[in-house]
Amino acid sequence: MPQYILALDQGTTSSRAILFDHGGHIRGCAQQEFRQIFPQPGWVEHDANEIWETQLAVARQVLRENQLSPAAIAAIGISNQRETTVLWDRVTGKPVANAIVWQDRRTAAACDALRQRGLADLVQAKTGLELDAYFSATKIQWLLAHVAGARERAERGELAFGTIDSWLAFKLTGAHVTDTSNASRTMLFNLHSLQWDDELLELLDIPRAILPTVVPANARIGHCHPDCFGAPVLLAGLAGDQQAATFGQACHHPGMAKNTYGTGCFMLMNTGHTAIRSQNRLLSTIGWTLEGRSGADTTYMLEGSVFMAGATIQWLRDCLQIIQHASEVEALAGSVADTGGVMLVPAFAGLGAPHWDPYARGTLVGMTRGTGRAHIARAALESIAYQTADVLQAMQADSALPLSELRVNGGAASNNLLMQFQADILGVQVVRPAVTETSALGAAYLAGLAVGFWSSPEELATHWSMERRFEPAMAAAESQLRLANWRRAVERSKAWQFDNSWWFLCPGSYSMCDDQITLLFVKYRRIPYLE
Ligand SMILES: Nc1ncnc2c1ncn2[C@@H]1O[C@H](COP(=O)(O)OP(=O)(O)O)[C@@H](O)[C@H]1O
Ligand SMILES: O=P(O)(O)OC[C@H](O)CO
Repeated sequence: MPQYILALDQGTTSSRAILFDHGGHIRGCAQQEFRQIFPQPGWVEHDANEIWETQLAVARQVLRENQLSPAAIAAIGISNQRETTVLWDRVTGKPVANAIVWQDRRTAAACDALRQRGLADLVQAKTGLELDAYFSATKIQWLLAHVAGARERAERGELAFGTIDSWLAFKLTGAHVTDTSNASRTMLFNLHSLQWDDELLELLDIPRAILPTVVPANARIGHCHPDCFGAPVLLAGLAGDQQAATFGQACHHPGMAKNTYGTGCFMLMNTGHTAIRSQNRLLSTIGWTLEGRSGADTTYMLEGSVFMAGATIQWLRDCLQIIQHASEVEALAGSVADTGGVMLVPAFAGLGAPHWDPYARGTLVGMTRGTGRAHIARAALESIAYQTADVLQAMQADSALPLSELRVNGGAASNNLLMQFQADILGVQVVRPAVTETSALGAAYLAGLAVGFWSSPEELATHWSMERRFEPAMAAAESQLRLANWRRAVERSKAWQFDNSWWFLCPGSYSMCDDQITLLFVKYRRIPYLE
């Protein structure tokens, strides 16, 4: 009798394999980091083979370390970094190029061009997404245009596209599939018909032949090749990591929300069986499609995606070198009572929701002669909470659903200083569960539902338990004042990066004061980009 579900949690910076027992408890875990490749400023790539090799290695490791045979595993579920785009040869299984990662900004200008063609509204209406370089569609276009022969091979049906779930499912089983949650991040999937959208495919000139078959999140996909684990194991669950985390946090009912503090920050609120069209630049996205006895049922989400959260702490570690480990930031930030007026806007990869400015850049303001590393560390931590506050404000404006508490997970959710500040700034209770590996847990739950290891989402909800609750303790006037200052800082970071040729349009601006430079810049830059 199989006792475990194995979750493969393929994140932006590491591949993890986690074993869950019937109570939803972690019984084993293995993790490997892999290379982040930065070929040019603003570009981020992964080697898809390295993703596969590290993922397979940790899966084998966790079985070995726990002395388990494949027969002990009822099913495997995958939770994955979303949007990251792989194009591979169907016959050889070889990627035609490095994967283009969700953080990669190389297609920002291509998105501007699509916006100029008036496609932003159509994209939002059909896919629920902002027209942004974040999503897979323009990354696919880039690969088809820049890899020699790729377009012709794609049109002949020789190449396959997939996000990381598809890639791993292909390597494990040979199937070319994705689930609705991952499909909904490509900017090619119709949120309402739950099909690839032919009009968008035509407008973006992407051949249908490269796309995977879309399946429910709890689909029984197929058995892994025996050489993966020595005997076949069923792959039966797929979900984008943020949707998986929402499922793992048991946010099964409309109005329930979670925020994941990983590389980025992703707040998702369950909006039930309705896709809400955001008026405040949030994403409407698919949470999960569950196949049940009476057919398939799709649950939708509103999402606010913030690009830099825990990655800002990595920047303190790797670039400023003011800490050696991420865990040290709490003590350093806690060594000062406040930031001394310093604000850090970590727009290192532009700004995501609700600003969607790919040309924003990291900005540190408010420094004085007394500013030290602790103030900057504290400002970095606080920036994570402020960005979340911007998202929550947009979410509450979009949805009539009141938020009673925010469930949290992800690496940086272990930081108590950050979690308390988050509760203070939001004026909402922040609740950390006992199991914080909720992306992996969600994938395990989906796979377990597929094979009858668990019976229903209601049963799964009984597993959820709280580790700690953070109550808001800051006066509302104080949090409002801080948020107002944050928003001033955000304005300074916006639309910073631009083509050098713009300087020739406004040569006098070199010697002007800051505000005038900004005015001139916004005027020239925003005409093509934002309007
Ligand atoms: N104690 C901490 N305080 C703040 N950030 C932390 C802490 N521990 C880890 N992090 C951050 O959390 C991130 C890792 O979280 P994780 O959920 O594993 O991310 P991902 O799935 O995106 O790879 C890193 O960016 C790291 O800097
Ligand atoms: O790898 P994570 O956990 O940072 O998640 C990345 C997101 O899925 C990107 O949309």
